[in-house]
Amino acid sequence: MNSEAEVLLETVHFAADKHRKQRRKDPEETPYINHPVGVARILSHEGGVTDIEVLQAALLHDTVEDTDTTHTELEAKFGPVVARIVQEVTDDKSLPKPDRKRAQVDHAAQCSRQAKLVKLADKLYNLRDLNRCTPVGWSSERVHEYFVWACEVVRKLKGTNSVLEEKLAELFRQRGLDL
Ligand SMILES: Nc1nc2c(ncn2[C@@H]2O[C@H](COP(=O)(O)OP(=O)(O)O)[C@@H](OP(=O)(O)OP(=O)(O)O)[C@H]2O)c(=O)[nH]1
Ligand SMILES: [Mn+2]
Repeated sequence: MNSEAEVLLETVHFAADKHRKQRRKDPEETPYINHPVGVARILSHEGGVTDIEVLQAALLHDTVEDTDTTHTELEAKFGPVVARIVQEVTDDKSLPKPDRKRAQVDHAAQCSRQAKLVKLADKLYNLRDLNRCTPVGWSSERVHEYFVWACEVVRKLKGTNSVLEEKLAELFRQRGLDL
């Protein structure tokens, strides 16, 4: 029997290894792993989420989209539930970007509650990150468009976690957007 601490540490270790060569788009080139760790932390510390499979999926949520990790690999190592949540939040990178962004809006409402939690925390982290600093090469219009698009996605996730939704609503309000 593995303790929850062992499970979470194995998961964060796996994610850190998979993302080891990646950096965020901020001018300081923050290690990418700060993002999935921060998303999991938002869920536990702010959202009150204790479901370990949701916290694991948060740590792993960008591994299939952005690294060589496969669904089968996650299933074998972390089980079918964690692998399924990650799959639900994984964009199809073969689609042209506008289609990929539209697909998130179109599919958000059909996600499981567990996947919706990860999506809420992912957006909350990324919007806070945009308020902290502008990614290299992004104009203020592009930043605003990300807020507009994220608001459309989060509208489809409403009724999942009131604390996270209220924090998101406040960030949108500051940009003149209504959730
Ligand atoms: N705000 C911010 N985002 C950064 C930074 N570095 C990397 N990102 C990532 O960039 C993605 C948003 O940028 P976009 O241009 O809209 O999307 P793209 O990378 O998929 O083309 C997010 O992906 P994601 O987590 O998969 O979420 P999603 O936006 O696709 O839902 C976010 O995690 C950074 O410094 N600041
Ligand atoms: Mn993410």
